Order: sequence, then C-alpha cells, then structure tokens
Amino acid sequence: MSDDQPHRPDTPLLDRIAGPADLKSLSDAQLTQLAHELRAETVSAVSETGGHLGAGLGVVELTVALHAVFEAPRDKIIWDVSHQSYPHKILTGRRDRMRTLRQKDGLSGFTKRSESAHDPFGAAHSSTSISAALGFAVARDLGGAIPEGTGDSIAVIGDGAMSAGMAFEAMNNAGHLGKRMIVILNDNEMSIAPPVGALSAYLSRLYAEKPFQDLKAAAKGAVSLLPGPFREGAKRAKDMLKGMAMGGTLFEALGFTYLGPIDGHDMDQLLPILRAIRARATGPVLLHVLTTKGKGYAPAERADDGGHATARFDVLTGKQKKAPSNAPSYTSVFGETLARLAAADDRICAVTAAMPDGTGLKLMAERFPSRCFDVGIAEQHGVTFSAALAAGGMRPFCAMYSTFLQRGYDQVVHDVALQGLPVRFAIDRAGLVGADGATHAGSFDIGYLSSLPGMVVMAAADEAELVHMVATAAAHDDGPIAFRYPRGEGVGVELPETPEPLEIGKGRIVAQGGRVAILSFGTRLAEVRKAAESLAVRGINPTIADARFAKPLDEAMILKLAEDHEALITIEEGSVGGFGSQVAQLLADRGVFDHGLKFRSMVLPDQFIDQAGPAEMYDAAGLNAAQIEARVLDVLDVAAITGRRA
Ligand SMILES: Cc1ncc(C[n+]2csc(CCOP(=O)(O)OP(=O)(O)O)c2C)c(N)n1
Ligand SMILES: CC(=O)[C@@H](O)[C@H](O)COP(=O)(O)O
Ligand SMILES: [Mg+2]
Repeated sequence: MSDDQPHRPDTPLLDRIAGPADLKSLSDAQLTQLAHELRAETVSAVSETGGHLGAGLGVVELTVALHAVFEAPRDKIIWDVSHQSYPHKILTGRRDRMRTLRQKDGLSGFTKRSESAHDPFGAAHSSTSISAALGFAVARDLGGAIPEGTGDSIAVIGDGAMSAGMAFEAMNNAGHLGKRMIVILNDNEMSIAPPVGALSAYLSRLYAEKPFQDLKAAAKGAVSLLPGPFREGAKRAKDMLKGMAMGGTLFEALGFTYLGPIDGHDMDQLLPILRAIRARATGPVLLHVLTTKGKGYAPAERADDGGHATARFDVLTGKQKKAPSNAPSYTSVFGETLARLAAADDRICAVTAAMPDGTGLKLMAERFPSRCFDVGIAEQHGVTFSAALAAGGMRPFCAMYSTFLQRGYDQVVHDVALQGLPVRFAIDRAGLVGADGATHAGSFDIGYLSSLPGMVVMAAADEAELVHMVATAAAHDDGPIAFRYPRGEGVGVELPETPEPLEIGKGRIVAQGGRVAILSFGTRLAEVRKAAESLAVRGINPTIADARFAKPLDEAMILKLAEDHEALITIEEGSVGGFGSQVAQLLADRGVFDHGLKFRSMVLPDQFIDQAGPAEMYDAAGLNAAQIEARVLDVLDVAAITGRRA
C-alpha cells in the first residue's frame, strides 16, 4: 500500500492485515491509525472471551511498531509472560480465532510455539523472555538453522517481570556475551498489583525526579537519532541525566546500551528509535518505554489492577459479566482464616510473590501490614525468605500458586526441608485451573513435596476442611507443612465456627461400604460421591475415605481398607508420583500386594492438558464421576472373575 494512497475510512486498515508483512507498506500515519483500530479490536474480542486485557492495551502501539520495523518471524519477538500478546496475535494471522481465546480447542491466552511461527517461544511464567532472546541470539551467531531463520532477537518484558532474579541472570549473561539483542522494558508501573521493591522505585527515578523532567525533553528518544547539531547537546544532557543521578543506569552496568525512557504510546518516538536500533545496534540494547496498563479503555485504566484480568464484559459500560457465586472461593476461605488466626498469634506472617489478590492475602495485608510481605515476582527468594522467617521464630505462610511454587523448588528442598524449618505452604490453584491452561496447571506439587523427608502434605476436600488445614498448619512447628486447594469456589458446605487443628497423618472414613474402597485426596471427593450415587443404583456401595494427608499417610486406615476390601482405588488432582504413589509404596512395603489386592491409582494423565473449563479438563483427564464409576466397575469385574481374594 503506497504512502499516497488515501486511507478509505470505510475499509479499516486492520481488515487489510493478514500478517506483519502487510505493515511494511503502511505510512507512519497509517500505522498510528492501525494501532487505534487494533486497540478497539482487542477490547471487542476480550469483551466476549474475558482474559488479560490491561497488559495488551498497554502495548498496542509497541506491538504495531515492532511488527512494522522488524521482520517476524525471522526476527524473534518474545513476549514476557505473554498475557499482553493479544494484539500481537491479532496482527499475526489469528484475528479470526481471537474469540476462541482461552477456551477448549481455542487460542491459548499466552504465546505458544505450536500455535504460530510468530510465537518463537512459549511463556506464561514470568521473566523468561531475556533468557529466551539470548538463546536465539547465540543460536543465530552459531549458525543454528531453523526454517524461518533468525534475525534480531527481541524480548519485551514488563517492570513487574523485571523484578525476578531470572531477568537479571539473563541480562548479566547477555552483557557478558555482548551479542546483538534487544530488550524492551515495558514500564507501566504495574505488576498485577502495584509494583513492589527497590527496582520499581529505581525505575521511577529514571524518569520521575524533577531534574529528569527538565532534561527529559532534551534526551527524548535516542541521542543518535537527533540531527547532528542537536546531537552533542542532547548527549551531554543525557550523560548528565544519567551521571547526575546514578553514574549510568543499572542496565548499562550489566553491559546494555540503555535508551529511553520514551513514551511507549507515541508512534513518533517508537518508530524512529526502533528503526535506529535495528540499523545500528551492535550489542545488547535496552529500550525503556513508559506505558499505561489498560491504555485507551477507561474502565481498564480506572481499575485498580489496570484491567489485568477480566471476565467477559459490556464494552460500553465496562461492567463484567461474572457468574453468580454459590459458595466462597477456596482463596477467600484461606485468606479469611489466616487473618483470623493471625489476630490471635503475632508469630503468623505471610509471604506472596506478587500475587496478593490471587492468593487471598489482601485481608492479611490490610489488617497486619507489618506481617504480610509481597516480595515481587521472586518465588525463589520468597521461599528462602520464609525459611529464615521460620528460623527467626515466626510462623510464616508462604502463599503461592502450585505452578509458581515450581520456580522456588530448590529453595523448598535446600532451605526449608533439609533444615526442617516450619514453613507453611499455602498452595492455591492446585490441580487443573481452566482458562490459563497447561502453563498454570498445579499438577506436580503433590509429587514434588511428598517426596521430601519431613514434609507434611495435606489437601482440602472442601472449604470446611481448608479452614481446619490452615489451623493445622499454623499449629505445626515441627517442620514444613503444605496444604493445597483448587482455583474457584468451594462445594457449598457450612464453614466451621472455629478452625480446629487436625491430627497430623489422620484421614477419615466418609462412607462405609464394601468390596471397593475409594481413597480420595483433595476435592475429587465431590466427584467420588457423585460416582457412588450412580453405583448405588447398581447395588454397589464403595467405602469412601478422605485421606487428608499424602504425607504422612494414615497407614492404619489405609492398611485396614486394603484388608477389608477386594479393591482399593486412590484418586487425586495431581500427576503420577504423588498420593497414589505414596499409597502404592506403603502397600508394597507391607507386602499387601502379595495377597491379591486389586489396586488402581487415578491421576492426571502423562500429558499437558490445554485450556478449557475445569470440568472439561478433568473429563479429558479421566477424573470425573463417570470415569470413577467406570473404574469401580472395571476393577469389580476383574475381582468377580478371579473370585474373592485368597
Ligand atoms: C513466575 C510467575 N510468577 C507470577 C506470575 C503471575 N503474573 C502474571 S503477570 C504478572 C505481573 C507482570 O507484571 P509486568 O511484567 O509489569 O507486566 P504488565 O502486566 O504490567 O504488563 C504476574 C505477577 C507469573 N506469570 N509467573
Ligand atoms: C498471567 C498470570 O500468570 C496471572 O494473571 C494468572 O493468569 C492469574 O491466575 P488466576 O486467574 O487463577 O488468579
Ligand atoms: Mg508492569
């Protein structure tokens, strides 16, 4: 499309964009218009699907400018977390599928290699983009051959993601290697919650202090972009700006050329500076752009979280269309119980890694601000920090999503379990989580925790059990203890008046039956009950037990179940290597299998399960009532053929 070709308002530019190559023929003015249309399309799509709105709105201009200047997929544009990648997906041939976002068989809510060549690296867990970009840059220089080739390597990372140690590990290495690569720091002064930490304050100083304001105009954009006569003056101003405040930026100390800060919504700044970087960069470059989370859509801009995550909503009013809740969320039950216990015990404190709302610690933070710590996106630090809080005489609750605790696993082993320190792990989003899909599944914590000596591992079967497990953890000073619970609402049982500690290692019989015993760990218990109702119609009444503990197991209860039944079935919202494996180990060690017990362990399948509704995902995983019933019938048929146990 030529510059002089007038843009006919009746045909939106976005309708003519099949892929990023189509941006190359647009004028700068048309690119600005395209950004306007892209923002509207992003709001429209997310209003129908729900999802991460604010971050994407904050990078609309940046996305257009990157795809206009660079040549994806040869140039690798790698989005950190990639919750902000919806505009990128729209421009890279997926506009027609945007309304399948985060749904079964639909588009992922994050970048995904298998979804598009324009997604060179998958994401969703924060702070991986610089490592990935460096990897591509080194592969390029080593002659790594891939179909689309490798040109520039660009990481787009937010100020929140930049607070993770991994980002600095990568920058340190990139600065050392000196490879040409580009980091774009998308600084909107927001994480999910307002950002925390010294880095956030540092970044603010880069562009907020009075002297900076005066000089900013002079240093606007990259010095080298200015016409000759202005260049020297601006360079002096910029050096003064940097030298005056901090003797060069943190990023330059790590070996990067630092450019900015510039207005990340101003195409007249973005386009020339990106073109200059593309034309002239010889080593690692960091471009600091200032943006607004939720930019251009007032309800998102006004929201406390910048519109970070939203249900489906009415575009005109911004009113979210949330399904009515029938029971409190597990998260809120945890948060309220913890705050209640903390009121009576000033040793109780809490640690979150940038997820105060998601983990339900907001109430704790409001009531006991001196005992609630948001460490930023820094799970490794959060775990070891909790370990030392325990060593220092506190009762720390380290509240993290199962999937994000994976980031701090060595610290769980090395700093907590090995030293037997009484850290309490409140593990939210246990099991399959729904729209966030495989990257956020809490599939592995049972296995990775119950294999640790001295670790106590619990799972709440419902919200009432969760209340008691919080109390159990609070009272447990003998060593580390973890309790897990799923995303979403409870089952609607009455909450106990008083949180009562459970006896460590003791399960409970929920229903007495015969022939088959079903031993549940966690909230699959509700599905087991449903299966039992259907089995009762067939005259089959299994014994149902809630294990409560994967470690230590209630050995007496389990061995008795094995003794009194032809078949024992375990079920959990976790992968192989967890609860069922612990039970199998016990039965094997005690020689129980020598006497013919039929044993089945129902676990998540050995595969990553893509996003869908949670019930759909558990269907795919084979862990819903119908599949439980089928397993009982199967094992009974086998028992019937071979007759009763010897
Ligand atoms: C390891 C890890 N911890 C926590 C999260 C949850 N999380 C998703 S986005 C986000 C905030 C990211 O802030 P920033 O990088 O500034 O991006 P913005 O949303 O502001 O564009 C967090 C904490 C995550 N994705 N990965
Ligand atoms: C992008 C990210 O990692 C978080 O926003 C995450 O999606 C939150 O998950 P919940 O919606 O379960 O709190
Ligand atoms: Mg941010």
